[in-house]
Amino acid sequence: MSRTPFIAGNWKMYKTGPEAVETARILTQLCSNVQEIDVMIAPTFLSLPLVAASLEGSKVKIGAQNLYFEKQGAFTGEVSADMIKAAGAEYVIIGHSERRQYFGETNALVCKKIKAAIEVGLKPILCIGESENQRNKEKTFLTLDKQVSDGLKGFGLDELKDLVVAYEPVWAIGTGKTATVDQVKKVHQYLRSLLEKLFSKDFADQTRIVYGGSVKPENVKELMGIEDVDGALVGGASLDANIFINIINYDI
Ligand SMILES: O=C(CO)COP(=O)(O)O
Repeated sequence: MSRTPFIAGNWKMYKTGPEAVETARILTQLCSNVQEIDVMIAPTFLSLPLVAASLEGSKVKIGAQNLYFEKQGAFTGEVSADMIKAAGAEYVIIGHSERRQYFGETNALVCKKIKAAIEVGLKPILCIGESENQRNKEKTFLTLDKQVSDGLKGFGLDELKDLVVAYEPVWAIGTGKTATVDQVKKVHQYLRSLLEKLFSKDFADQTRIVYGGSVKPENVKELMGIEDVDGALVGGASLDANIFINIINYDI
């Protein structure tokens, strides 16, 4: 089963609108010869429509970093799936560990957000990952199992056809500490078999499972060489288009 590699940049709370547009412009030029890889960037909500307009006709895809699950209403400061879709996004990152850690997002909330995304045709990127403490206590698989089972509870296979799962060990995010090949291999294998157990073999075979956590041009080739790693979700190293392109071109 061949899965198109997915290399995504999560720009987190970096870049003003003009800065985001400029980086997207450079990235688009650098990506003109990129083939058979899905490249995506996720700027802030404010930059989303500006960057989406600047990416028109380009191979680079765009996503949001979050959404709120209600359709509309008196929810000060929140942004709905419809609004994100209308701004031009194709993907949406859901349940990033920073959202779980700083904004109290639970697996149940993540599940509602995935539902809201699917309802408007946004492709969800479900982020999961264990903390250092959970790993040390040998609760990695238990944690991931719960994040996946609860986050994807109640969905039919057809609803999840565009799902991307992003494994991001919390202790590897922004720390420069990448998980070892062996650690990544074991988790991705586990996740693929979990998707099979929860849904079906075909679904598990076709769903992209990407790795995130201190991915850099220097380590991406090794990570992408691991069976069951279908791409990367990149934070810091995606902010500069000239560095990010060396991750996208990992195979060259
Ligand atoms: O959180 C991440 C992507 O969503 C990873 O961030 P870093 O690549 O900066 O470690």
